[in-house]
Amino acid sequence: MTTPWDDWNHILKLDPDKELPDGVTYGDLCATGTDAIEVGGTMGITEENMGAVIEACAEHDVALYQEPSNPEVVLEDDALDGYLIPTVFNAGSPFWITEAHKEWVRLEGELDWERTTTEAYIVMNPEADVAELTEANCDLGADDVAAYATVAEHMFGQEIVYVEYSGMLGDEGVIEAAAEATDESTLFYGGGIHDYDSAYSMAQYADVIVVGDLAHDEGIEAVRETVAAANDA
Ligand SMILES: CC(C)=CCC/C(C)=C/CC/C(C)=C/CC/C(C)=C/COP(=O)(O)OP(=O)(O)O
Ligand SMILES: O=P(O)(O)OC[C@@H](O)CO
Ligand SMILES: [Mg+2]
Repeated sequence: MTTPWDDWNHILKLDPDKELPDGVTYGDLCATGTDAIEVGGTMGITEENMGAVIEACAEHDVALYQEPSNPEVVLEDDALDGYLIPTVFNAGSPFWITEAHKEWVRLEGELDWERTTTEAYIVMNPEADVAELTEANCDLGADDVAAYATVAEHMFGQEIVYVEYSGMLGDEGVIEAAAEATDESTLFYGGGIHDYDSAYSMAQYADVIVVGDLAHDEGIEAVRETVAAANDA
């Protein structure tokens, strides 16, 4: 099976709850050479701020995905190429593994399955909002992460395994172990990528690197460097 993310090296994750640096537009960020824009964040997400970012990106020629943090903020929009729905494998509560999803299906009835894919998250930074919200057990070694990745791929048939260090750069040994454990699944890595070298260090193992806060804190040139590293690795 071929998927869009088979061909990706780099995702830019834009948080609708965060500002852009002075003088930077969503159009500029869409034109950095990133393979896809993912719109999402943990805190402060509303239908309104999600919709505004999607609308601002829609007119640009880049793949556009929504990553909702809960069912209430999912937007039906033809401009979206799809929906990437987290499921947090190491969450402390089943709500973030299957229950939010069950509620979404119960309330919506038929979903747009053609455009909907789950991401098997392994959340690794205990300080991140996503870790606090989902009460994730982040006390995991490389062997634990590799085993979760194997479970995601072989037992749960996940197309995407996402090692998430949001806000901090991850441990190379952990990402290497996750890469070795995944075969069919596409390995996403995100967290703390801030320049060419940090991007390269993770992209040498991950199939796709995800860059988030850098777009909000630094801007276009910094993001371009990470795109270059992702493509070089
Ligand atoms: C069933 C549906 C439609 C939704 C539920 C989806 C689930 C399980 C979400 C739980 C995990 C989550 C909140 C993911 C959001 C994406 C994410 C990890 C963003 C990064 O967040 P942080 O960087 O920690 O937060 P901020 O940057 O917003 O502080
Ligand atoms: O914001 P950063 O630390 O780049 O993290 C990217 C992404 O993995 C967050 O979900
Ligand atoms: Mg963040």
